[in-house]
Amino acid sequence: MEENKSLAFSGVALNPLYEVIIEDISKQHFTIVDNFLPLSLVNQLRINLVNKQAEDLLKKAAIGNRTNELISKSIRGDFIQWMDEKEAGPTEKLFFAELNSLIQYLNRTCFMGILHKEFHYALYPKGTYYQRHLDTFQNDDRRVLSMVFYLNEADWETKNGGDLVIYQPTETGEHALHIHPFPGRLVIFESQVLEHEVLPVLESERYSITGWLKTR
Ligand SMILES: O=C(O)CCC(=O)C(=O)O
Ligand SMILES: [Fe+2]
Repeated sequence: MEENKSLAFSGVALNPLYEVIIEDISKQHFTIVDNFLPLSLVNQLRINLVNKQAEDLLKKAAIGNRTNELISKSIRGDFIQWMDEKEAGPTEKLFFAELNSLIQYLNRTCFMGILHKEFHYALYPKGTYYQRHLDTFQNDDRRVLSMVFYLNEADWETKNGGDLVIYQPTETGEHALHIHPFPGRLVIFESQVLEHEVLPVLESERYSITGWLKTR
């Protein structure tokens, strides 16, 4: 990501959190933001997701993009529902408002040219996982940034498994960075650069919202 040093001339008020996000991504291709949204909002979003599950609205996730889908349980075992910003309820509106503010900042200060976004709820039942992959594999080279926002219960324990593992290339090979899916945590990474996987969920269910910021 190109970092623009002329913020002072862009008419955008400096946002320290967004600046950290931009610096992290430009240096290491990913960032981890804890408490991106208040826990009350995280809890409400999780309740939305659990209600969708109860109403049988979640579908087996597929490999591919929204229009070109192939279901393969051995690759990923999560259940999803795509979000529609136009149909968003009050909590989802707050979520999208935060997201749009970040997107606007990225576009104004880094000229990222993000024109589209697509987000879905995801639920990983116990025993499920998502094998190592690159998000742009999925028939979509317009994906620039991948975002995962975790909605797990406040008492989520690391023994529950379900870590996100990001593989960072190093001079000698690669480093596997394990990220616990703690509630309120947002992970952003470059979709075209970092391979990653979701380790098997060993206990409980794993809740999240996953999405992509896209160009063109
Ligand atoms: O839930 C996560 O931590 C990552 C999910 C993921 O990699 C994906 O949906 O493409
Ligand atoms: Fe992914």
